Order: sequence, then structure tokens, then C-alpha cells
Amino acid sequence: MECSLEINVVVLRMRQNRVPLRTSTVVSRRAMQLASFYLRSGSRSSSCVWSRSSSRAFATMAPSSSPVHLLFRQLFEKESSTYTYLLADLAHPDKPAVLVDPVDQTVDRDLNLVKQLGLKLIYAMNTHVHADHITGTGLIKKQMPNVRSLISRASCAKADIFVDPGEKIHVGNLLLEVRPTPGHTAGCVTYVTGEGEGQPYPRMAFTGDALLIRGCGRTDFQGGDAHELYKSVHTQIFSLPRETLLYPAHDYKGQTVTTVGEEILHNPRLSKDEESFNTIMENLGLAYPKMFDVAVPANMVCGIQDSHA
Ligand SMILES: N[C@@H](CCC(=O)N[C@@H](CSS)C(=O)NCC(=O)O)C(=O)O
Repeated sequence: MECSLEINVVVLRMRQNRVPLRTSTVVSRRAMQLASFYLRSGSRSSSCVWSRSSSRAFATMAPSSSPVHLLFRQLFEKESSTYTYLLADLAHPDKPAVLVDPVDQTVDRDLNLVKQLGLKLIYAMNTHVHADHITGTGLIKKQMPNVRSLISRASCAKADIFVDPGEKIHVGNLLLEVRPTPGHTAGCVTYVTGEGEGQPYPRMAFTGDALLIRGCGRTDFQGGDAHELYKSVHTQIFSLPRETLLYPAHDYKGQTVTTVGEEILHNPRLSKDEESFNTIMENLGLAYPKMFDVAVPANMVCGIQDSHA
């Protein structure tokens, strides 16, 4: 049985920066965990209702303090060589899930998977306004009206939820931190899984087109800026632990994943100094994406050009 008095004592001692004396029993370790959770989460966690006097509080705290049981799928759309990512927390009773960078062509496949796995899709989210394909967000919302679209405020696109740098998106107990990574487009963000106890290890970063495996997003349209991209990747992505897994929105060579450590050493563009990087970016000579004129206006309204974005 968990003892609320003991947890309160531990909270108090932690607040005073004093390590609890008794940590040898199971009850005490649990008290330590719950106390740490309480102190970490403060009043920000909507699913945590802390009551000092009632042991019922533990029933409401338990789901929030349990470690994430991550379900992760990397899904591919071959016309635009786009990766869509499905993430869910299976430890949470609702099995909440998100799709990152869904593509209109593969919405049926992705939603079937969500249904088969018994997940509750809560967000259809984008790393940026894509220029080479139409996002699946609008179609997903048509089929599942409770799903909410999410994109960065800086993208200036339409969506239900706008996120800002430093915000944390909660998917059950899985956290996705929003890191600003402009440069490919002005509103690009990278979503990074949470740090520390209960969160997946190694951390995972969904880099959109800011960082591609041994490459990076082009910087010649949509507010693109090579100086900014260099700064974004170096400060927001290369500053993550070296073992962090990096998952881009595209790959054109059949690669699936990389790490911060690998890219710092081997990225042929971003491992160079900034001046060399700018020269490389000015001379990429890439053709405009075939879908550009259709995709950008559609994606500014999250994939459907009406009021249901
Ligand atoms: N050929 C494709 C577009 C290829 C392309 O331009 N990819 C973009 C990301 S999608 S806007 C990019 O940044 N590429 C960087 C690179 O080095 O390849 C099409 O016509 O759709």
C-alpha cells in the first residue's frame, strides 16, 4: 500500500534539497518516484490531480507517472519519398497516437494501421508547409473529426493547434518538444522526444526537411535561408546527445535513420564551416518540386482548401 504521508515527507525533503533517509523498501522507492514526478510536473500536467489528503490521488497519478511504452512506425510514401511517423503511448489506457507528416496519398493505409492497432489518433501534425506533396491532415480530419491538426505558429498555415518553440506536446506520457529549425522554410520545427525518466532512450528527433540523412533541405524558396538553416541544425539538433536518433521527412536513397553523432561527422553539407555550407547550398541546382504550385497553397490550409483544416 502506498502511503501518502511518506510521499508528502519525501516531497518536502526534496523541496529542501535533502535526500530522503529511507530508500530501501519498495514503498519508499515508490514514494521517491511519485514525489519526483510531483515535483517535476507541478500543476502543468492535466492528467495529474494531486491531493495531499486522499490516497485516491495515486489512482489518478499512476498513468501519468508510468514509463512510456512507445509504439513507433516509419511509413513511406514513394511518389514524394516522404516518411510519415506513427507514435503512440501503449502504456496509457487510451493508447493515444500522433501521425507526423502524413501524406494525402497514404492516409487510408495509415488510418487502417491506427485502427488495427487500437490506437486513438489525437493529432495529425506537420513539421512544416511541404512543397512537394499534399499533407494528409485534411483528409484525416474528414475521416476522423476528433483528430486535431497541429503545426508551428511560425508556419503561418491554418490548423487547429499552433505550437511555439519550447512547447511540449503530450501524447499520453510521451513528450514531444518543439524545437525551431527554420532555414528550409521559415516555419520548420523539429519534434524531439522528452528527456529522462520514463521517456524513450535514445531520444528521437523528427527533423522534417531541416536535416536529411547526409543532407539537408534546400533553402531556395518558402522563406528558405542557408545561414538560418546552418544555425538551426547546429544549435537545435547537433546539440542533442550524440546517440539521438534522427528521422527525416524524406530520403531519396533508401536510408531510414541516422544519429546526431553520425551527422556531425559525416553530413557532407552541415559538417562543413558555415561559408562552405552556404556555397554548397547556392550551387545545389535542384529542379523545382513538381507539385510545388499545388502543394504549397493546399498545405497552407492543412491539405484541404476549405474551412475544415
Ligand atoms: N524531385 C522532388 C523534389 C526534391 C526536393 O527538392 N526535395 C526537397 C525536399 S521536398 S521540398 C529538398 O529539400 N531536397 C534537398 C536535396 O538535397 O535533395 C519533386 O519534384 O518533388
